[in-house]
Amino acid sequence: MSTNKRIVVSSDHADIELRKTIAAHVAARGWDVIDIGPMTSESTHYPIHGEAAAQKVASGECQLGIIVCGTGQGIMMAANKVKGIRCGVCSDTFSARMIRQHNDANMLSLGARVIGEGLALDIVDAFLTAEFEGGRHGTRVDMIKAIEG
Ligand SMILES: O=C[C@H](O)[C@H](O)[C@H](O)COP(=O)(O)O
Repeated sequence: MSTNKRIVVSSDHADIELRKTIAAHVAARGWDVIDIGPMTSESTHYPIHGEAAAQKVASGECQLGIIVCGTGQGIMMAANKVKGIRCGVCSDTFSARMIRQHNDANMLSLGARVIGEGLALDIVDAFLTAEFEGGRHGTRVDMIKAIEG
């Protein structure tokens, strides 16, 4: 299905099956999913995949991104180095909702060695359905953008 809701998913080798499950889950919710791999579990380097996903969001090709590594931390750090990216690691649904509502996060990072598949999919749903509230939160997000220059 082609929609105007496009999302990129990527991971390192820590759990490509979780990434594929997330991709199918998100597609079933009406998103046009771009899965940029990797397609094998051969050991790789998370900065490559975090940056690649982030570039698709920063360029506007995708509205949102979901990335996965062992802890979610390293790939998140790489993604956040790309200008315009606001990515948070979440292991609970409250945080996933809040990074959209308050921080206007455009990427979600998950730790495949931290949480199970069921919780990961709930976190994805919380992230996808929450909306940025603006107002005072907009002021603060603008302050983040100003740090980037
Ligand atoms: O933040 C980094 C991620 O958790 C990586 O997935 C992890 O460091 C990979 O470790 P290994 O090479 O031992 O699978």
